[in-house]
Amino acid sequence: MDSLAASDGVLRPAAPTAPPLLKVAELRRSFGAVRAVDGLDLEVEAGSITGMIGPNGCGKTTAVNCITGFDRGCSGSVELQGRSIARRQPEEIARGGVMRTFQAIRVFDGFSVLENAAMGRQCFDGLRLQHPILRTPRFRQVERETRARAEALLETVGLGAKKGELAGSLSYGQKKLLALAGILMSEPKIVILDEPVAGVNPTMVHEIAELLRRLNAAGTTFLIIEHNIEFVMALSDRVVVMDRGRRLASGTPAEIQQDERVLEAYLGGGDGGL
Ligand SMILES: Nc1ncnc2c1ncn2[C@@H]1O[C@H](COP(=O)(O)OP(=O)(O)OP(=O)(O)O)[C@@H](O)[C@H]1O
Repeated sequence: MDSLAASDGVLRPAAPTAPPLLKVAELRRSFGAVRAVDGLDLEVEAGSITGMIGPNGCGKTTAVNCITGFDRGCSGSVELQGRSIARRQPEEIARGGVMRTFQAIRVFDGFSVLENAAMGRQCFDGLRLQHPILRTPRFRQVERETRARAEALLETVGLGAKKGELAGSLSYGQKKLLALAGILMSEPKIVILDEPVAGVNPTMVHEIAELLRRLNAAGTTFLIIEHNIEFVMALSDRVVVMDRGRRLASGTPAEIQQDERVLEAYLGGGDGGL
């Protein structure tokens, strides 16, 4: 057993270290001859912002699909707080506290901004069918709580004034914020963002960065997959670089920016500079 000598010279057992919030090991997924994910190892510490970057087609989205259960044809281990969630159903993984966004925004244009946000909470789990049908006091209480939380989250993401408008009237960047508010409804342990600022104007990129910083300071852990290197480097505590389905490097943003292998993967692959 590891032991520590304290300043008084007495040897005591080392405090047990908590497992990473999310731990992925030897993750693999092939499509025919294409090894999209080829033995990926990845760790995300609780309370951190972890960035994941890598050239086009290196397997980032496939890895996220495997982690979140949207692709169940993967092998390898995925653990949340030390417990296996590998190859579970996506709903089960979401209920366990792993929430994600998608590259293609998923909001319902024909519903209001508030209704969209409120849909993010799986609040009626555990309520038997008679509750919504009869609008029982229990159901109405859950409904009130859901509305209050949705309103608070819309304020947080800067959409409070738009809660009564149709989601279809929002700009592209605002829809991304709405999707984020929706997934925060269930108080996830970790939020995985797949390209949160792709196609977003520079002002909104700055606003999203500030928002993610605030949410992180309030306790939300993020794994961010993004091509905007500047955005990732400015926000992340640690950065994981993927190349050809594997982890090429991981470290602080400063370490990654100096890493010869990373520069080669980007510059050599013609994917733009770091
Ligand atoms: N459903 C699929 N069927 C066949 N091949 C696929 C499928 N999904 C992904 N691939 C292939 O797997 C590889 C990894 O793709 P993936 O989308 O995970 O990469 P990525 O790093 O997210 O790319 P980008 O940064 O461009 O979004 C690519 O070669 C891609 O063409």
